Amino acid sequence: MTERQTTTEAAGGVALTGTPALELRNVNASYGTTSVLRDVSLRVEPGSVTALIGPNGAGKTTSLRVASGLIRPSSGEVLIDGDEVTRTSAARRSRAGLCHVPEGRGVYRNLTVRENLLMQSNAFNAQESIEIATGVFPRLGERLNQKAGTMSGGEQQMLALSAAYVANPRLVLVDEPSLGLAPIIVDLVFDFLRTLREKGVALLLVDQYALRTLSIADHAYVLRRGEIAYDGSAETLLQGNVLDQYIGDGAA
Ligand SMILES: Nc1ncnc2c1ncn2[C@@H]1O[C@H](COP(=O)(O)OP(=O)(O)OP(=O)(O)O)[C@@H](O)[C@H]1O
Repeated sequence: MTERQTTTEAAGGVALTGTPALELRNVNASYGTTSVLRDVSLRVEPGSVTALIGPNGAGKTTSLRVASGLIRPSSGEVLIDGDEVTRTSAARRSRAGLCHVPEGRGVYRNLTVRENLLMQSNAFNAQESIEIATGVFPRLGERLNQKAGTMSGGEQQMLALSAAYVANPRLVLVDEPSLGLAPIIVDLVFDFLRTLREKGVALLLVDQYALRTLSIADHAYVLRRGEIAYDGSAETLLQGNVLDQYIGDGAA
């Protein structure tokens, strides 16, 4: 399958008919004069998991940054729940229910676990937030007074991911949550992502483990050199050697 597939219904059962939780329409983005995204269009349906996979440097992180408002596209549109937000700030998109968990642990290293959780909850329902986060990740409960920067990589990732629970978002963008983690912690991270999905959160997931990412996804996009090379069901991409045709040895 070498041509771009334009399936409009995911075999995972998510029909692409309603208002998407997130939509990028014909987005172009660059860093300086280097063009990174070319005519990228993608949708994340409410309550579904969408995988965004592709080789290193394809533009996955940049797509998430455009979606959350950290980067302005040079052209194209970003919509959240059908509202055009292309020119609104990241803070405003966060108030609209978007949570971006960036690559490389989005925690305040010099603050304690408790203080990080308070920041994630915007200080509303502070005690409740701590209870929720430590319920999902009991290990955080044992380390509430520890500085985040002194925790292990896995613990920091749990803390970063807890924002996706504590802030009670409707749409979560997660960038490489399993990067550099031991296999047992990766299991925990994927369990957590499944829990989020069961909660009805719409999830856009970028991760190095393509097979694992696709196995929890309904819909999938493959980005290659800044362009969408595949747009279709995650299940189809998992069949036979279809994934190999898109990302070759990058599948893991
Ligand atoms: N701040 C920046 N300034 C200049 N170029 C950048 C910047 N950030 C990313 N790039 C370039 O943009 C391209 C896309 O990067 P991006 O991080 O979006 O890719 P990616 O698909 O997430 O890659 P990876 O899987 O390696 O994390 C790469 O060629 C990268 O070198």
